[in-house]
Amino acid sequence: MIRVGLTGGIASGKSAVGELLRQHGALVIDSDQLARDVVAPGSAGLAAVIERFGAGILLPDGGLDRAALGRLVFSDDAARAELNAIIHPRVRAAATAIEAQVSDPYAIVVHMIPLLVETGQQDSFDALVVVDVDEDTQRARLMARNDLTEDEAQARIDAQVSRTDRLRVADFVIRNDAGLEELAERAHAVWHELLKRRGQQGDGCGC
Ligand SMILES: CC(C)(COP(=O)(O)OP(=O)(O)OC[C@H]1O[C@@H](n2cnc3c(N)ncnc32)[C@H](O)[C@@H]1O)[C@@H](O)C(=O)NCCC(=O)NCCS
Ligand SMILES: Nc1ncnc2c1ncn2[C@@H]1O[C@H](COP(=O)(O)OP(=O)(O)OP(=O)(O)O)[C@@H](O)[C@H]1O
Repeated sequence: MIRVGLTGGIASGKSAVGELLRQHGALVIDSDQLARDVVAPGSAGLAAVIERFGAGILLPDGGLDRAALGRLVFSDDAARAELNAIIHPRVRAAATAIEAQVSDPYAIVVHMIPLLVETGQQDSFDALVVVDVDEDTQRARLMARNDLTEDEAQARIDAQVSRTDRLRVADFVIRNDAGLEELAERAHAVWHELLKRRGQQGDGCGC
């Protein structure tokens, strides 16, 4: 098994790359999804969020109002740090538990972690893949996807490390400045490199 870290700035295209690698055969563990799971209705994580941020952060159906919490924590560094302290340990524990179930010795396990560099995990993997995009494209995609103003999008970009800091620790960089077809070609090329690292090139590629 090899363990791969996949990161990139907000709206850089991590999920798109994660899906492409999954289609090639990777087992992808998505921290954003785990961060949703650990605050599911009835969870201890949600109880901790309510204790800190109040029941006003809930939707009428009892679920977390993610848009409201996002507005709050991306305009308040201290609040964001408190939310991180609630969510991150639970996400790590969940990711570890999933990985512990992997029995295939040839598995390529991709941990998709937005804040991989911010949380100092750059030395925890056999290979690090960074999805990189210029900031203007990133901001435009983020504004369109999340229906944010330019200032709101910029605040989310500024809540993360710089491109330079991420690129510094990358083993492989996937540029996502063109279309989705180019992205698929670039992800495919990196998949081949990961197969080489695993020492089983050709095995499991099927393409
Ligand atoms: C603030 C929340 C409720 C907003 O939810 P929303 O559904 O709008 O966004 P989503 O969770 O899909 O995250 C989208 C992207 O935002 C960025 N992001 C999320 N949380 C953070 C954070 N604490 N700091 C910096 N960037 C962040 C990441 O690039 C992530 O991929 C949510 O992001 C959250 O709970 N964040 C804290 C936990 C966390 O750090 N998650 C990231 C992976 S563990
Ligand atoms: N090459 C591309 N061309 C056009 N749009 C793209 C491209 N790659 C990604 N997108 C779009 O940009 C947005 C961000 O992509 P994606 O959700 O994969 O990023 P992400 O890094 O996973 O985001 P987050 O950090 O918020 O989880 C999405 O709306 C996606 O459809």
